[in-house]
Amino acid sequence: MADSAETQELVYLVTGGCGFLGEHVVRMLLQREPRLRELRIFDLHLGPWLEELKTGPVQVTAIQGDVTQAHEVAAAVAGAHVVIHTAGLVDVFGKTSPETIHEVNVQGTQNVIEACVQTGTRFLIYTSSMEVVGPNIKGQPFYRGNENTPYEAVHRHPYPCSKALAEQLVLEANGREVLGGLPLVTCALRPTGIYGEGHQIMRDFYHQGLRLGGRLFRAIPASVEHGRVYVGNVAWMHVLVARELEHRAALMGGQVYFCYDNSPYKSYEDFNMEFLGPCGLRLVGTRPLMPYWLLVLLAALNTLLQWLLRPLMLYAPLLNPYTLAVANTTFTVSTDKARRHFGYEPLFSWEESRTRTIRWVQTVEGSA
Ligand SMILES: NC(=O)c1ccc[n+]([C@@H]2O[C@H](COP(=O)([O-])OP(=O)(O)OC[C@H]3O[C@@H](n4cnc5c(N)ncnc54)[C@H](O)[C@@H]3O)[C@@H](O)[C@H]2O)c1
Ligand SMILES: CC(C)[C@@H](O)CC[C@@H](C)[C@H]1CC[C@H]2[C@@H]3[C@H](O)C=C4C[C@@H](O)CC[C@]4(C)[C@H]3CC[C@]12C
Repeated sequence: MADSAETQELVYLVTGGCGFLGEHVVRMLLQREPRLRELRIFDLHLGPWLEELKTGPVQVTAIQGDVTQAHEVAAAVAGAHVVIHTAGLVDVFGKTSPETIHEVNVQGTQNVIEACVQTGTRFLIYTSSMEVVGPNIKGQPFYRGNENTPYEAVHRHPYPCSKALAEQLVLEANGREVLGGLPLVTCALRPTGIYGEGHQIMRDFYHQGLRLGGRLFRAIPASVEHGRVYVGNVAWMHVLVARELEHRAALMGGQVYFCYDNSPYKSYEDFNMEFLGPCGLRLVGTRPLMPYWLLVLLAALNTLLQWLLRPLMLYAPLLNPYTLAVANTTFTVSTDKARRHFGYEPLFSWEESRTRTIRWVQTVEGSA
């Protein structure tokens, strides 16, 4: 919990605070933001773990709400000094409609912006995504790029489209006058593939491997690099930006920052095996076991099955045309913009991040 040495005067709001990233942001704020007086956690689905947070010196206020409902957002934002907006539908598996993804990720973000303007909240940090940049629809690699690397960010899938639109809204809102006459200061953080305690996709891979007798089968060439970043470092970057945004508004306002740490560059599957291997799984094959055209066919078949089964059940496998294309396209970042602009250094080393994630996988139900 925060050290009470400093004046506890600030009110923070974290939207999506019960999600995979959101929970880490909430816990990081309580541990490392000594100026916190109240921490508001706004989410469609509140977690039971919130109760344990209410015993400390910081007032923790759980708010069950929907970012698509402007009045609910405005009520939650009113009186907050800082808003960290992580709430969103992270759906690349066809679980929800494109309209719903847009309504939550874009309209929901617009509602957060308007709530800040109408109620006088001056600092807004938005959790964007690497997918605002790519991989693009042409499957062009983004190899150890940074925030200024030229790249044709053209998307068709509802999720990256919604993240790109929402990020644009946030950055364009920088400088708008809020209630009280002062300017709104915004910035957007772009995590690459986040991993760590609570990562649902990692859990899905683990269970898939258990079902296949402790084996996973390589589908993507080992040469395809995918950027990954530990959830604790992403949370730390959010806390740091929230702390520095006021003093460095001229430099940081309206800026985007990739989230990065010292996690190694590997293929998505090889990177996952850093955690699943020590938990008893084995990745079969030094090369993809199927030709790419067969994977494309299977991905298309999954899309057809999802459509046919929709009246009966939700069928949303990991493999679909979009996830295959993303997995099969190199996308890695190499930047120090966050360090240069607000002194960011990863809080957790690669070794610590790996150890923490392995320990978490070992607690996942069904683990050996
Ligand atoms: N997971 C990643 O690899 C990754 C990478 C880059 C960016 N991001 C971004 O980080 C953010 C959090 O992602 P995550 O992986 O923690 O996802 P998550 O699904 O675990 O968390 C999202 C949270 O938002 C909440 N939410 C969804 N719709 C809502 C609504 N209408 N109103 C209020 N709350 C709502 C959910 O209940 C959930 O708690 C998202 O904006 C996502 O785009 C995630
Ligand atoms: C079935 C195989 C082809 C298997 O390798 C598919 C992996 C696939 C499910 C993941 C590969 C890359 C992931 C995405 C990437 O890490 C970045 C993302 C941005 C973030 O904002 C949301 C999550 C995601 C889209 C992430 C989703 C899973 C992958 C597509």
